[in-house]
This record gives sequence, structure tokens and C-alpha cells, in this order.
Amino acid sequence: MSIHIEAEKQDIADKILLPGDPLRAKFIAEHFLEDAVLFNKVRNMFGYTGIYKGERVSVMGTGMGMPSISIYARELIVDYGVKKLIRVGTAGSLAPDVHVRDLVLAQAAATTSNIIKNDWPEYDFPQIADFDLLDKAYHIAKDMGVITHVGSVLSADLFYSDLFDKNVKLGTMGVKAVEMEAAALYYLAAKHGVQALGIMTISDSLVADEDTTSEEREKTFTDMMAVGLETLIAE
Ligand SMILES: O=P(O)(O)O[C@H]1O[C@H](CO)[C@@H](O)[C@H]1O
Ligand SMILES: O=c1cc[nH]c(=O)[nH]1
Repeated sequence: MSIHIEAEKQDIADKILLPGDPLRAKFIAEHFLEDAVLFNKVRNMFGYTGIYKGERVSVMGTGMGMPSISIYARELIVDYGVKKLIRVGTAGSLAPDVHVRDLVLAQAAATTSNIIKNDWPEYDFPQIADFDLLDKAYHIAKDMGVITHVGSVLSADLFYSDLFDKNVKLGTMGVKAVEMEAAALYYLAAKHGVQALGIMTISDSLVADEDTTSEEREKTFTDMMAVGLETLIAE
């Protein structure tokens, strides 16, 4: 067990989906995995391991924001030996052509946070997705016929921010969407030599009058869940 996860090492697969919402983790386990077993309920941050198309995979919530995902990603990588981590999150569109329910594959993640600089003050280096996972996810999503955008995202510390106008301006500079975890996940994956990718479903828009309910965000973004699982098991 680790400080925030009560599982034994063998209880967690080396491939994992990471939604922010622990109830989305429960939904994925109940609707996509066979023989799913709950391995964590510390702080209600539900984690499950089960079988997807014959392969052992796990899914666990990370909570909201980079401090929270940094705790879980670090423990999963260092204490449990997880090698492939795919965030399946929601994000707000920053671009007029990126609509609610579209997928965004986060090729890179800019951040407003000091969390990476606090750990690695020397350089401001880019936080990028693992190319192999990105390439696989892109082709899987395209083959499924899901509208999919590839580009950078902004991982913000604040959901409610006075930088709203500046975030929107980033959309005119190629940043597709704003969310709150990908940059820290990419940093930790680089630091520990494992693979990570962020797949986001657009849940609302900062540049158009489009949004979704919390129940939809928990239960209906199944394309993202399927793309994430297929990418985890792809050879
Ligand atoms: O839906 P999740 O995966 O939690 O992701 C997004 O939703 C939360 C904010 O509502 C933040 O965690 C943000 O990154
Ligand atoms: O606008 C949004 C939507 C989802 N997640 C965010 O962080 N921001």
C-alpha cells in the first residue's frame, strides 16, 4: 500500500485510465470492465482493476487539479509500477471549431501552475504526450468516427480565474482547450520514464454557448472511455 492508495502492488494493472471524477472511474469499471474489483476507496478516490477485451487494466479517479493528480500518479508509477497512464477528463473549449462532445488529444500541455517549476526549477521545458500513445489514440478515434482534435491544452490551477480573457486569447494561438491536470501528469511521466496521454471530452465552451450537465460528464462521455481503453491495450 502507499500513503493514499490501500491496494497491494499486484492489485493494480500496469495500464490505467485516470478520470478526475472517481464516479467516472466507477462508471467505466461497471460499464467496460469484466470482473472489476475495487482496489481503493481511501478518500472515496475509487480505483478498480478488471478485464477489457482479455487484458488486465485499471481505472482510478485522480481528483481535481495538479496537486491531486500528482499524488496519485506518483504513487501509481513509483509504488505500483504503472507504465501507461491515460487521463480521460473533461475540458473547456478555447476554440470556435472545438465543440462540446468533441475529443481533444493533448499533444502538449501549457500550464499556469508553478507545480513543475517547484519540483524542477532549472528549465521551463515542454510537457508533451507520449507519441506512441498519441498516435494510437488518434487512429483509434478516427476509425471510430469520433470528431477528434489534436493540439495543446492549457492545464490551469484555477477553474474560476481572472485570467479568463487571457485563456481565451490562447485559443487564438492554437491551444484547443483548458483543463486542470495534463501538464503535471506529463511531467511525472517524463520524470519517471513512463508513458502518458490526456484524452479530453469537451464539456463546455469558453467561446460559445455550449455546456453539459454533471451527470453527462460522469456517464455519457463513453467515446473517450472506449478510445482510452483501446489505446491502453493496443500493441
Ligand atoms: O472531468 P475531470 O477529469 O475532473 O477534468 C476537469 O474537470 C474538473 C473541473 O470541473 C477538473 O479536474 C478539470 O480538469
Ligand atoms: O471549462 C472547463 C471545463 C472543464 N474543465 C476545466 O478545467 N475547465
